[in-house]
Amino acid sequence: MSRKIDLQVHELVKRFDAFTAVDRVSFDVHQGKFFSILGPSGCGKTTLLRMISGFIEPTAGTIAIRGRDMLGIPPNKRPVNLIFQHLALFPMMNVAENIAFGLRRRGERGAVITQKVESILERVGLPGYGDKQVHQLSGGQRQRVAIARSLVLEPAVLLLDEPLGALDLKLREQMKVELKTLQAQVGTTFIYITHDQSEALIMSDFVAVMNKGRFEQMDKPQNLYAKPATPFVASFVGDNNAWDGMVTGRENDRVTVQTQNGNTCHIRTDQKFAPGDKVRVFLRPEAMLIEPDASIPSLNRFQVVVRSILFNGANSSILVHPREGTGQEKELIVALPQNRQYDHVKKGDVLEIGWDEKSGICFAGDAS
Ligand SMILES: Nc1ncnc2c1ncn2[C@@H]1O[C@H](COP(=O)(O)OP(=O)(O)OP(=O)(O)O)[C@@H](O)[C@H]1O
Repeated sequence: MSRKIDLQVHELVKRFDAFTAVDRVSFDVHQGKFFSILGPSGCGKTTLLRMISGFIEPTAGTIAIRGRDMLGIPPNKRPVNLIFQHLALFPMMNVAENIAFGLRRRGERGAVITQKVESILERVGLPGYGDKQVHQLSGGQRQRVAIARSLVLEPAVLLLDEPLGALDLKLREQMKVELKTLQAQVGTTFIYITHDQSEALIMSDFVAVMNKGRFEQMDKPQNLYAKPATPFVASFVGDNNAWDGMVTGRENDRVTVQTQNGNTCHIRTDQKFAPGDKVRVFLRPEAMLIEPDASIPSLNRFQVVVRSILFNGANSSILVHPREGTGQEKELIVALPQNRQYDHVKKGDVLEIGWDEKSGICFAGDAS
């Protein structure tokens, strides 16, 4: 795979009066990659995308596409295309005419257009669909036509602004997989913005997690999940349990933490904490083992009472609270594997939970 860079963003800033919507963001996207920007509503994703597409001017910083500085270049002269949540296909035109629209505006004609339209319909998996009317298509097929309409213009980079947001849940699930396959087939660089972590994790080669105008972490989906760099990433990407506590001891990479609800646990960490430091500990629901074998070493163990069972097929879990606590603690979420081993678990049961010292992630307490 080529190592050419399609998009280079350097120290990009956008201020609206005193408010900084995008705050010194830098990243490179290599050719043919699926790059997502994931963050909560209002974190600055759309503002960033609109700067790349040229609809708003940055306050500072640079954007280069295929090595060319985009400063002062209007949107229609940039080698990018933008797809929105509302696809805005022309209802009075058939599929081929919709796709040909941009080519015609660019001055291309006749046989070249027909050939390009047929070829792109083939590439998005809709061969022979040119004569169909928009209303004859399913939601997923419309999505493909909208993408074909952009791809036919051969942009260096395709920008997608929450394109699945308006679809119903079932179709959205299906389209996540389809979009990923489609991107791999056509090989165009995709920049995808979303607030839905599952979309970002499933589809992307790399994900940037954005919070308050900044990128907190840019990484492969697996790393964001397994090695979150900040408390925000740990709580935004996937489910996580969190405890506040204080370091009471340290031996090499093993710290002892006394949590606010009175439990003591041990965690392996690269960070140099010292006794007295305030920390926040994160632990994934699937890292908590229910009634673990007594012989497994280096587990933190504690007793919990089951408050409720959340059955959701393969994603089932239980909500528990510590047995020795005040009862006021935040509930913990524990994954409930559906291997029939835990069919007996019911509300009110007291269970032992164990978790490996290496599965907890520890951040300085005041960093959140
Ligand atoms: N033209 C503007 N003038 C003033 N403030 C703006 C303007 N455009 C955006 N903002 C502010 O900048 C921040 C980031 O907005 P942006 O639309 O980029 O967020 P977002 O992450 O895309 O959110 P969403 O997912 O809800 O679309 C918001 O607080 C928004 O109110």
